[in-house]
Amino acid sequence: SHSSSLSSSDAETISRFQHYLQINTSQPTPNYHQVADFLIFQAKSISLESQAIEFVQGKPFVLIQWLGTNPNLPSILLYSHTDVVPFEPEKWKYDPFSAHIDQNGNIYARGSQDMKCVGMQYLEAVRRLKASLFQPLRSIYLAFSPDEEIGGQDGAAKFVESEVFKSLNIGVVLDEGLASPEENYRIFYGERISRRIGITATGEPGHGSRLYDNSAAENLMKSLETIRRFRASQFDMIKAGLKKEGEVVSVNMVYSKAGTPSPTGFVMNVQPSKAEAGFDIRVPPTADIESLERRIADEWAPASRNMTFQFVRKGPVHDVFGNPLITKTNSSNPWWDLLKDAIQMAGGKLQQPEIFPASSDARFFRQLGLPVFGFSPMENTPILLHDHNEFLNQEVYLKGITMYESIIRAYASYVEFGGNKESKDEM
Ligand SMILES: CSCC[C@H](NC=O)C(=O)O
Ligand SMILES: [Zn+2]
Ligand SMILES: [Zn+2]
Repeated sequence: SHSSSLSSSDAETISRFQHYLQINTSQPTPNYHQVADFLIFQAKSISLESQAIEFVQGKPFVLIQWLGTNPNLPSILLYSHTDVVPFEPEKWKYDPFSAHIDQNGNIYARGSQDMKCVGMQYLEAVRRLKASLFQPLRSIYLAFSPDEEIGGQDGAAKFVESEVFKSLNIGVVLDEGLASPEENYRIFYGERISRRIGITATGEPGHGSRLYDNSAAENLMKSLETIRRFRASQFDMIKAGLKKEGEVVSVNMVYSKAGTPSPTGFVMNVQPSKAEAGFDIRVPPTADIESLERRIADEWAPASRNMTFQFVRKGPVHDVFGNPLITKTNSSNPWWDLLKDAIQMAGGKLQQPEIFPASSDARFFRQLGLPVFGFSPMENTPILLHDHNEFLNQEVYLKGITMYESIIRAYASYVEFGGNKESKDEM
């Protein structure tokens, strides 16, 4: 199934996706202005108002609006980010910004899965709903945000603090998920909390031949052993099928630093007086993060071993109401029932809802207590985000648009708020 087998309207849809993919928005120098122009052009082509807001100069945030017939009801936010991660050109079969389509209909591009697909699918779904003369009751907003891949401080974080955001009166948010290698889509109701630490050991320097206690490197190595054992205990639960990726604590060493540089590399016969290592730690949103912090202080970097540790930018673990950062996936949350039913009605099948193993901008909305679902409709697709040769099949992409048509229709038509089942069933 390659492009020649597509209807002319599907071929145009794929070609618009290719145009979006062809804009190089890779960090650290994304071409944000070109992307903003492209999105505003797309909005105009379906007669929607849009604006590019520079909360931070040079980093436009594009907001597209489809007003509902009752704009007083809480609105729907269809959220995506426009930046993509860097790439290693020599590792790719095709130029990562060519959006080349191979004979299987696979579209190769950085961002094809993460997450230009979703942003463009929202737009295509809205395009079709408008063409069918559908009238939303609730207002729908499409947000295209910068800088998700580098932490969202100049993107989502600025947006949620803005007056514009307050004026939108958002009731529910859709954000990204992950591809599913199986037939059923994956869906995410929360994400792990990111904790990054650096641990440092200090000790007396000495001759490289001497065995003595409390050298910096020896003390750091004890920590590495302990951390490695903890890591294995978490990973074993996944390997045994007892837990999913998002349900355990991950800890991975991301740098190590010690030694005295010399013209030929490092001085080899002096034991260093300082040794450091950095870790990327991810904690499930319902885990006891304080007990992990105690473990770090007592076992990973104990003062008794001349060790210190520091966290890098610690985000909150609860929302503004003091609740864990998770979205309810039971019938107490009408947005969950609507989403589940809308996907099913469009012929999609869902796996059990999961915790997203990494971070996305969803956390900024969950911190406000808003319900957020992470969903990227990619079934029978290998998980290639941040990987070489990222691709998405064109048929999978097109099917995803029909999912969003169904979801937007259901969300934008939802009358009741607060789970009056009877009135919902009458609709
Ligand atoms: C904690 S902010 C960094 C966000 C980043 N998101 C995508 O990969 C991540 O490392 O998960
Ligand atoms: Zn992403
Ligand atoms: Zn990413």
